Amino acid sequence: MTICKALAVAGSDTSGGAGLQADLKTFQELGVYGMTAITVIVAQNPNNDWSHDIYPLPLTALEAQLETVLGGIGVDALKTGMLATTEVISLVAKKIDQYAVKNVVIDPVMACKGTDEVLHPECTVGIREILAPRATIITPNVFEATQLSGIRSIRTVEDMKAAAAAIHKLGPKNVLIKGGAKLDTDEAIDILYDGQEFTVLRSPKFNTTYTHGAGCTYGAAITAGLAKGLPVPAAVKQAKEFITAAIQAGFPLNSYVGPTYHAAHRLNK
Ligand SMILES: Nc1ncnc2c1ncn2[C@@H]1O[C@H](COP(=O)(O)OP(=O)(O)O)[C@@H](O)[C@H]1O
Ligand SMILES: Cc1ncc(COP(=O)(O)O)c(C=O)c1O
Repeated sequence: MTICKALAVAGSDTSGGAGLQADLKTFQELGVYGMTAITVIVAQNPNNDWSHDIYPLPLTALEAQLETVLGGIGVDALKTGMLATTEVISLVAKKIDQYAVKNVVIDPVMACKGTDEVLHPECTVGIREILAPRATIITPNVFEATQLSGIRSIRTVEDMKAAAAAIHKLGPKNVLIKGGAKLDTDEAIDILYDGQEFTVLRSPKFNTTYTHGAGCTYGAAITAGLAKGLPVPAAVKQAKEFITAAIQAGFPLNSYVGPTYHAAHRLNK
């Protein structure tokens, strides 16, 4: 039996629902061997309304981790999450090129859920110019899509299509815009664009705030599908089913945060 392997270049979400924890749980659920290169550690402060404190790792520590996995082992797919500086973005791009990584999923994490404030503004430029052109698929949510496309307001499916077309010009092979709860629609709609065709993905929209880590989990499920050799549309379709089940079974950890439930897809079988 061949075990497919995936690498998450991501931040550590101490509370376990997002970041590399979401990535690893999702890889495992989908039968893919997961590895990590940690960029930052995020700790949430229970004495300060769950504010997010970010502790970056030294660049040399990230490079050593990337060498371990890409130089020493090899991967079938790679996913990026929270990348705190332009130097980190440049390093990841260099390693993708050096090791000719095949399936590259860029989740352009710019903010933690609930805030529409870019955590590291210079990263937006780095993602646009350095990572987007290397992506097999880039997966912005509505806020990230406004930042990458320059389109100020995205409220409808037509707006999402316009943003997807603008982002595709940056060079990724595929763009997936996650409409999620932000769109003026009854369903949770995402748009996949390959430069020629728009595919609309729909699911019921759940009335829940327990969506911490939803974007990471969705991107990781896409990564797992690509690692196993699925074509992009099939990997996205499978991932949409996975994240829909995970959001439906989301649960509270405390009064501040509720993650999606990564094992939920098993409940429906
Ligand atoms: N309330 C919801 N009900 C159902 N699906 C949702 C809901 N919110 C988000 N989604 C879906 O979850 C996936 C991740 O989207 P989103 O939460 O916007 O990402 P991010 O965590 O990057 O902001 C997308 O497929 C989106 O459509
Ligand atoms: C390390 C890390 N990566 C990514 C995210 C983004 O999470 P989401 O998938 O909810 O957008 C977070 C949010 O807290 C995080 O802590």
